[in-house]
Amino acid sequence: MSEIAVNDLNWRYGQEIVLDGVSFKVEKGKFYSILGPNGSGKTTMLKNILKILEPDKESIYIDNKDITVMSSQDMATRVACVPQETKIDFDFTVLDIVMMGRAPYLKRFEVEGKKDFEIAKEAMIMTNTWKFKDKSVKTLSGGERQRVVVARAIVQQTDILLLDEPISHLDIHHQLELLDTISYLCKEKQLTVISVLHDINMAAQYSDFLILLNEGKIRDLGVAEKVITEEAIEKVYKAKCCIIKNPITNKPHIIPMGKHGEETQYGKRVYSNLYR
Ligand SMILES: Nc1ncnc2c1ncn2[C@@H]1O[C@H](COP(=O)(O)OP(=O)(O)OP(=O)(O)O)[C@@H](O)[C@H]1O
Repeated sequence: MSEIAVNDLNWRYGQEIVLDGVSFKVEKGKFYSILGPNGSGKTTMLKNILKILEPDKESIYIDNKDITVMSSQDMATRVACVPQETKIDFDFTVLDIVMMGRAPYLKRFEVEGKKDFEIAKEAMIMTNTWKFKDKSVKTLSGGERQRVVVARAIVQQTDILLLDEPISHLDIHHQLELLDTISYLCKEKQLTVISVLHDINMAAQYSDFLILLNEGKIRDLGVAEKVITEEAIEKVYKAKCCIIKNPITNKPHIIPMGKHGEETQYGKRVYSNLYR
C-alpha cells in the first residue's frame, strides 16, 4: 500500500499553471527525490502536500485519508518539513528551536519533559548540531542553521519527511553526512522521504526513486537508471551531458558538457550584445 497518493493535482498562481495533472504514489520507507529545473513546480508540490497551500479535495491522500479533511494536529504528527528558507529571526537557543519539534505532542501549557529532551539530543547528535545547543540560532551560519532545522524536523517523529533543497547551504562533508542520516532513517526507521534536490548525482546516489518534474508535469518517475538519461537531461534542463556509471555505487553519474555544447558562444553573444 502506498503511503502518499497524489491524484491529478493541479495548481495555479493567478493565470499561471504551475502544476498540471500531477499524479504519483509514494511507498512507505523509501527515499524519493524531486528533480527539475527552476520554476518547474517542485516547491509548490511540497507546499500542497504540507497543506501550506490548499490542494483540491481528493487530490492528496496520506494512508488513504484525504489530507483536506485532516486537522493541523494530525498533519503535524504525520508530516515534518525542512523548508527552502530557514532564516529564523527570534533570539532562541539552538536547543529551544529543536525542542519546538515536540510541540505537536504537548498538551496546552505542558512543557517538554526528559523524554522530549532525549529525543532532541539524539537528533542533534545525528545532525552534528549538539555542539552549539546553547548558542543563539541567530548567530549560526546558513549551513549550521539548516542542520538545526533538519534536527527539529527529525524530533517531530513523523513517518513522512519533506525536504526542500536541504543540502543547498552545506559543504560536501555536511551534504554527505545529512544525506547519510536521512537515508539511515529511511532504512532503519521506515521514514518516508520526499526531497527536492538540485544535485542530480547526489539524488541518483541516495534516492530509491526519482521524480523528474518539468513545466508542472511529471516527465518520469522511477529508479535513477531509468530517469537519468542524456536525452531527458537535455530535454528538461536544456543542457548537454554525458552519463557514466559511478564505479562505486553503479548509479548513473552525469558530467555536464555545457548549454547545448555552446556555453562559451552563449556568454560571448550576451556580452557582445550588452557592450556593443
Ligand atoms: N506565491 C507565488 N505567487 C505567484 N507565483 C509563484 C508563487 N510561488 C511560486 N510562483 C511561481 O510558480 C512557479 C513554480 O515555482 P516553484 O517555487 O514551485 O518552483 P521550483 O521548481 O521549486 O523552483 P526552484 O528550483 O527555482 O526552487 C514559478 O514560475 C514561480 O515564479
